[in-house]
Amino acid sequence: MIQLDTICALATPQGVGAIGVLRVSGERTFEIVNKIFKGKDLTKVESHTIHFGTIRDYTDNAEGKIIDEVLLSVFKTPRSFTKEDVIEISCHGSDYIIKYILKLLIQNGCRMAKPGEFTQRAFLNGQFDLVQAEAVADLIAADSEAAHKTALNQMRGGFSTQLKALREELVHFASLVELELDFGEEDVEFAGRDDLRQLILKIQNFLKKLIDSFDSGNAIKEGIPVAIIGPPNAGKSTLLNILLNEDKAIVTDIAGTTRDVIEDILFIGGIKFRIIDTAGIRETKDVVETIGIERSKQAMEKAEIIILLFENEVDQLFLANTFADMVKDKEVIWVRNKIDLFSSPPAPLLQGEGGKSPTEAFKPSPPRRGAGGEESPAKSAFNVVSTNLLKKARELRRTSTETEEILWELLRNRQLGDRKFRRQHPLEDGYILDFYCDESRLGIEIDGAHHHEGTQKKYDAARSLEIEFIYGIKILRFSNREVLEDIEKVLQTIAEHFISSPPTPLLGGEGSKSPTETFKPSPLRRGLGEESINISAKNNIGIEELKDTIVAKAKIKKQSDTMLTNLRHYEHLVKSHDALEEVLKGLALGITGDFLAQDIRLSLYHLGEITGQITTDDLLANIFSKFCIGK
Ligand SMILES: Nc1nc2c(ncn2[C@@H]2O[C@H](COP(=O)(O)OP(=O)(O)OP(=O)(O)O)[C@@H](O)[C@H]2O)c(=O)[nH]1
Ligand SMILES: [Mg+2]
Repeated sequence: MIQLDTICALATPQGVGAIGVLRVSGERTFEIVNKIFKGKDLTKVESHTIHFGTIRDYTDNAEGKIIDEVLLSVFKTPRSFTKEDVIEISCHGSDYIIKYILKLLIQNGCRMAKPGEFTQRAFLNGQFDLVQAEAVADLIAADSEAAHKTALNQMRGGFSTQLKALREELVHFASLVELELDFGEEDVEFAGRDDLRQLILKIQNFLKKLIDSFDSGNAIKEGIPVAIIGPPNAGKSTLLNILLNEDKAIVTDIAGTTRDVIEDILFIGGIKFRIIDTAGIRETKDVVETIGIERSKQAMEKAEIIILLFENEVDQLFLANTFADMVKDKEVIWVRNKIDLFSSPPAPLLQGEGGKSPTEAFKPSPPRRGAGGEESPAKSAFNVVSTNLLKKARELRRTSTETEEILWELLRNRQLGDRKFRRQHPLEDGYILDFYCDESRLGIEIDGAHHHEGTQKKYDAARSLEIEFIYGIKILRFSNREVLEDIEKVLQTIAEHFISSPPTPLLGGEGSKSPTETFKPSPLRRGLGEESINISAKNNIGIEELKDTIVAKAKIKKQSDTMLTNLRHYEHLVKSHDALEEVLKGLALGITGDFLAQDIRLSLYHLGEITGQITTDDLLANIFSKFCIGK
């Protein structure tokens, strides 16, 4: 063991408290503390015992001036944290007493410890490796259950035990390769190349898992970023405020209020989150707002969980369209805000049915993911619909418009491309399609004059997208005028959308393709993967459910206990992995041992730096200076 001078420090926080604990560690611990302690002779007591007595100042008083009554905990080398002789003095937590005792310790031969010096000694004396030592700091800093769990796991050996074992194996190979070099010309091979390749692949596999865990590991330490994204005025800032339970962000009814990213820490279910409010996303010429929107997108990229907040289907589809690609590898929560405004469902988008509660009505995006995360088939166009809707469809058939009649006459009885069309076909979610061909998953809508006006047009487009998303049905829209003036062109356009041979049945029977094969999902479908949560941020409705969902999403992300949280480790792991990649390339090219050895050594160096098997004084000083004094 390396013997160093004896150090002392306050181990408990500065300031007044019931008790304060001073720690003394080093070769002269017992001798020094004996000089200021009246009680048992400390050189004669057993390790791991506690002793009552008084601390006295003998400077100008042979009897000793009593400073405090204390308890001493005794740990003899090597059975202590630092592996040196250690005494912990528990005194009364007064600033005056603590400073006095420290002064006495120093007068009698101790030195004040530097930050992290106790832990550094523990490391230098082989109590644990560098990863474990660093985890001590993380453990002290851990402010959530998840961070605590990760730090504790690392402190107790975590990945470093396994890393060291793999490194040993590699050291063994490295020495065999180096041995070959000694034999120079003789062309001997001590290190089996196949075995070496296997070992490298095994190590790389292990390193890769750790490297990949860094983002999540770091997120646990710093807080998992959750970005609230949505159009202006969706209520993003209101949601942030209610989640944080404080008025952090400005809320107004002016669209474009939030211009910059605002964030704060929130603990839910023992997990630390960083909730991020962003500027509403829309087309704008305002320079400041544009910058804000750019930042929203950046926040979104960095976030692990994304809350897509919307007020109505049009906004929801806008979000799905705009962000489908950006949210691919994120956990997405769809949230509909302002449900307090709706006592009945918002009418225009859903043709037909009325009377549903907001929650029932707002299920535009049913779950569509299979167990493996893959997309399941689009919804059947023949699911049972309510009697109300059937009645409505029948009614529409009876009262069909002139243009509908014209088209129907040309589509019925498989006249066009031998495809079977139905008219006024009801879908489960309340839509009624003017015409529908199941073989080609094609819907046709004839729009009256008012459909060309702004808002209605927007609704129509949204509705088409939604049907496409839910049912995989392509919607073609024609105006009354198109039908009346150029029916040939209308028929031609329809025919162009027939899916070519073989025609595709959806409900068993005629063909063999599944709906997913014929329906190429638009990126939109991927975004709209799950059911939305209904809330009112302003009235605190549905917020608990949202919180539960955030926690559940966080748990999907964090599965492993062994997670990398330290940037220093991350960098060395990446470099080590890269060096091994070079070895693999070298092996493939059959290069000579001396070149292989060089890359193996480089990889070993980086692995050694992580666990502390290879260290420099600078590195240690840097790591331990981040600790608090007394640790
Ligand atoms: N009725 C109702 N109004 C709400 C609700 N949540 C927010 N609002 C109102 O919607 C308006 C916009 O809210 P904000 O929180 O500023 O919206 P934002 O999404 O942050 O808007 P920008 O920052 O402009 O992008 C405000 O007038 C809020 O009071 C809700 O649940 N119900
Ligand atoms: Mg805002």
